[in-house]
Amino acid sequence: MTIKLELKRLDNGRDLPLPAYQSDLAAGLDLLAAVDDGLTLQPGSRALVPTGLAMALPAGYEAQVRPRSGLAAKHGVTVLNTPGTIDADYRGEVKVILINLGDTAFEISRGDRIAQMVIAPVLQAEIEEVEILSETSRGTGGFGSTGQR
Ligand SMILES: O=c1ccn([C@H]2C[C@H](O)[C@@H](COP(=O)(O)OP(=O)(O)OP(=O)(O)O)O2)c(=O)[nH]1
Repeated sequence: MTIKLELKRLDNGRDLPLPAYQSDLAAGLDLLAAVDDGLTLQPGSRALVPTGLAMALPAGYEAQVRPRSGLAAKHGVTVLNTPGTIDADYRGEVKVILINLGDTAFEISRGDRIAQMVIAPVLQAEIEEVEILSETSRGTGGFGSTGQR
């Protein structure tokens, strides 16, 4: 299934390619780093990395900013707030909060693929406040109450 996604390259991303699916059935669009001179992510540090992109999702959809597993497996670099949520009414620059959980510094150059973005449908809840919730056999037990394994 496809939907229309309006993408706008901002001034800081004018020369970068638009995100593209890397294979026919890929779920994620790679996001590129729109850093000027590169960025060094020291072990344990984080950075808000610009992508040079803004977008308009159709109503009823969100975009999720997710880590690339290669960066996580090889360098310990991941998305701190994964999955980051891009709301359908957000028109600002998409940014990626990267954190280096590895033990060596990680260099990010302009145009590097730093994360991926997955489009997903959204259900909004209609809130109804009640005094008594409908009962279930599980009840209020949680937080490991069904056993350790
Ligand atoms: O990884 C992310 C997460 C969010 N955003 C943008 C799009 C999103 O629509 C907006 C707000 O995100 P969120 O609701 O997660 O942030 P908040 O901390 O609750 O701030 P706000 O008060 O702006 O909602 O920031 C990004 O660019 N990257």
